[in-house]
Amino acid sequence: MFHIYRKNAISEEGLKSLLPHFALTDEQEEAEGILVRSADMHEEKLGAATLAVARAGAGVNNIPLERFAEEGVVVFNTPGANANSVKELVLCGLLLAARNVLPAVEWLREKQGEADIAKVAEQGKKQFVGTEIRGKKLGVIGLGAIGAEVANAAVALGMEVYGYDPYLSVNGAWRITKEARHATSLEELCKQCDYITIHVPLTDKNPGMIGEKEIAAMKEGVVFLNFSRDKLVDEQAMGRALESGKVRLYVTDFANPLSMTFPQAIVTPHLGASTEEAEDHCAVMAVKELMDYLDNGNIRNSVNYPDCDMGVPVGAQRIALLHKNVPNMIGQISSVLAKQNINIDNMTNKSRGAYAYTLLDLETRLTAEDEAALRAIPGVIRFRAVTGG
Ligand SMILES: NC(=O)c1ccc[n+]([C@@H]2O[C@H](COP(=O)([O-])OP(=O)(O)OC[C@H]3O[C@@H](n4cnc5c(N)ncnc54)[C@H](O)[C@@H]3O)[C@@H](O)[C@H]2O)c1
Ligand SMILES: O=C(O)[C@H](O)COP(=O)(O)O
Repeated sequence: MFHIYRKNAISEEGLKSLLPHFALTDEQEEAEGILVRSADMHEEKLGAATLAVARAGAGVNNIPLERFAEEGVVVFNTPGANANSVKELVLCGLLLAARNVLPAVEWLREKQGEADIAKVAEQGKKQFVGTEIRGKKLGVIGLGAIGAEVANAAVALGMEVYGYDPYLSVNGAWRITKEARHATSLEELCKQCDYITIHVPLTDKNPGMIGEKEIAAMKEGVVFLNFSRDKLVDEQAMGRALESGKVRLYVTDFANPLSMTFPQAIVTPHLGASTEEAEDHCAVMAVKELMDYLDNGNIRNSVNYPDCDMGVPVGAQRIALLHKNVPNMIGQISSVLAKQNINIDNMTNKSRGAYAYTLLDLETRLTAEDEAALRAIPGVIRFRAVTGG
């Protein structure tokens, strides 16, 4: 039996897919698997039982990836599972910005009860004349799951799209319509576009990546949309640009004491992924990732360990070692097994940055002494008998 603890509310659809030998628990200490959305885990001290954390969503800036890797805790996210939901809200933000919808609704609400309201409305509508988005230039910073969908949808709506993503993979590039143009620098994108939207992960290296310099390069009266994370934008600089009119409107999904003071902002309460569909997709994917890791040792969509899939276990025992990515780990593991004359049926070794993972199906089961010998190899972070323990 495995125990799963939820740090945030997780969609029932996902929880329904837990197999009978997975039980939800209210005691985090006893949980081998943790499901989380945006809860901040940076100060979290995990219990000894915890083997994995699955983020039902994309952004993992709320999780200390490196520390958890060091503690032998594999962290997963659910790439793409909420991308459509965010794309739709970005389109909504674009249209709200172009057509003065919110001030017009507010203006009308204040006139509630006036007998000649229909006439007042007709006479007053001229103050809310907007522009079409068709034919306007949209800059998309970050062309991953969300950015690609936004770019494609904007092209379909007749916008001229410029995309900037220096780390885009070949597979990623295939997802983007040929009609989107390639911006070779952030500056070029900023100079060209009437609307700019950012879709990159927040890391410890990029807070304030949209700052004074980038804003200075933008067109007068640009609209900036931020459905990624507030810290990607230097919001002090954004506030000054809004005051001067350099930026006409800041559409952000992140309320904070500063963004709430901007009169020229549309602020939503982190609603990008808050659709029934996205919550279901993320939860189902996160639950499947956790179950496959706990049951089979397979790693899919990890953000701090390499992916590794050996299907269902074969042989007498499957064992897993999370370890440092240093020379001679495989040699040392094989030599412990060779000494006991244990044959390896199947084996995978993968690395990612400073960490690596070795998964083995063995023809015979390990003794307690063999396990101790594997655990004692310098650089081994965690040994686990996935089956046959
Ligand atoms: N508002 C919401 O509710 C909501 C929902 C989902 C995701 N998000 C945020 O959106 C982010 C992106 O999500 P995603 O699913 O598209 O992630 P993703 O990993 O699929 O895509 C991110 C893309 O950004 C690119 N990138 C990284 N650094 C860059 C830089 N300096 N300049 C340009 N491109 C860069 C990467 O190459 C990648 O293609 C998440 O990390 C999260 O912070 C917010
Ligand atoms: O990174 C994400 O997936 C989003 O910001 C969604 O966050 P949420 O799960 O708290 O809605």
